[in-house]
Amino acid sequence: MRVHREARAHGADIARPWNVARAAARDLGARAVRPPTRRLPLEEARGATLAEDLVALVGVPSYDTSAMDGYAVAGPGPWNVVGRVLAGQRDGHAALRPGQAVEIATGAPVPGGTEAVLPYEHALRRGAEVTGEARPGRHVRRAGEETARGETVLPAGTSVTPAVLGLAASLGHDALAVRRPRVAALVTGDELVHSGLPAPGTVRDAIGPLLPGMVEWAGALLEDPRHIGDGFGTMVSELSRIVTAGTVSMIVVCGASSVGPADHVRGALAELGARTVVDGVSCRPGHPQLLGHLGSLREPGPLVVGLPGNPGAALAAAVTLLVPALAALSGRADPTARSPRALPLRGEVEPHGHDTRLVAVRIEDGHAVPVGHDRPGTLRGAAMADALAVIPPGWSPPEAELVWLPR
Ligand SMILES: Nc1nc2c(c(=O)[nH]1)N[C@H]1C(S)=C(S)[C@@H](COP(=O)(O)OP(=O)(O)OC[C@H]3O[C@@H](n4cnc5c(N)ncnc54)[C@H](O)[C@@H]3O)O[C@H]1N2
Ligand code: MOO
Repeated sequence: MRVHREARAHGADIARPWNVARAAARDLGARAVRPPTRRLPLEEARGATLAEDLVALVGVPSYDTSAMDGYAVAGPGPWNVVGRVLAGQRDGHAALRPGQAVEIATGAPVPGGTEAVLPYEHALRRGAEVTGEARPGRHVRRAGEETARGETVLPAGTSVTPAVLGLAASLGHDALAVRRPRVAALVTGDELVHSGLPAPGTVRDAIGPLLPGMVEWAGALLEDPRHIGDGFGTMVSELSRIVTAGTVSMIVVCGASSVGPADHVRGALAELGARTVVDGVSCRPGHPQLLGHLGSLREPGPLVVGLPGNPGAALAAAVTLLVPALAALSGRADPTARSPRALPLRGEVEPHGHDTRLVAVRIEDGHAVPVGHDRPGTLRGAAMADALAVIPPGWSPPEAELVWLPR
């Protein structure tokens, strides 16, 4: 680590190209010690990632049922109405013989022998007799017709969304086998305040509020961030405490990533024996970000991500290293890399001589349109943006790769 500092002091650039750094983050996340698979009740599983394929424990529907309110009929009409079946009725009606019908509710089990359901709107009822045009098979949903029992409906790696939870319930599940890494964060800076108007010389912490959503987007859970001052000793002891507790798969350190007298991340990680995988990324904003890990080369973990203190730079670093590494740890696809992967850029953007520019853009009519306000010290551009457009050195317009942001 000291070597790195000296290398920097003498102007040597050890920063990785942006795309190489992002690939390294994914690779490390995939190789790192996985968080354990846990079986969580449905109500606690939202936001996690399926650790196993989701299999139908029952078919959908699970019994032959009516898709309409009306009459279940057997054979050709007219039909003699011999009863009524409502939804939730567990003791099914006796099988129908040709010429018989029962009044039936949507979702109720159809009696054996039912050939069709005649909706009320198409039925003419006179006393116990009903007539109408019933086409064979109409409005009867057969057991397993949508999903067969035992069918795999979702692969491991799927994000547990509200729809997944509803589906899991309808397939008979009470709990799901999921993975959800836990993440600890240290937000550093003597100048930071966490509420109200910042007095001169103080700054409102903008990264603490940004972090939980970024972490959850990658399928993980952030423990309450710790706010610490700029001391080296405090950083070492806080990092040791987190490592010793052994509950997290990743530690995020915000600020203290540069080369000033209070920028202790590298020194503190060296003190703990951490290995550095990425030390600086050739991108703007987000240059001083870093990625490393504790544990061995064979079994890396927990991972450590250093985010620059400038909030816009912290967000750029989060989509470069933090989210790709964490999504890989969760076992899900990297949400920053969803489709479309690239779009034509509309507007003037000049590539930088040797760094990749990350430009806040909004997607309009299939084009990436810069929104401005995306300098390192602000989140104003990112707050308006759908994605960051990746503009490497030597880029030629119009097609630009996109790094998506959570919306
Ligand atoms: N001599 C050099 N100085 C700097 C370099 C460099 O290469 N050589 N890099 C610059 C770049 S680029 C960035 S980015 C910053 C990174 O700084 P640190 O990660 O060390 O963070 P701090 O120095 O603590 O803070 C920088 C800046 O951001 C504000 N800040 C910090 N934390 C927060 C927070 N949680 N919420 C809002 N704002 C925060 C802090 O007040 C400073 O204004 O270093 C450059 N310097
Ligand atoms: O790149 Mo710094 O990360 O400009 O703010």
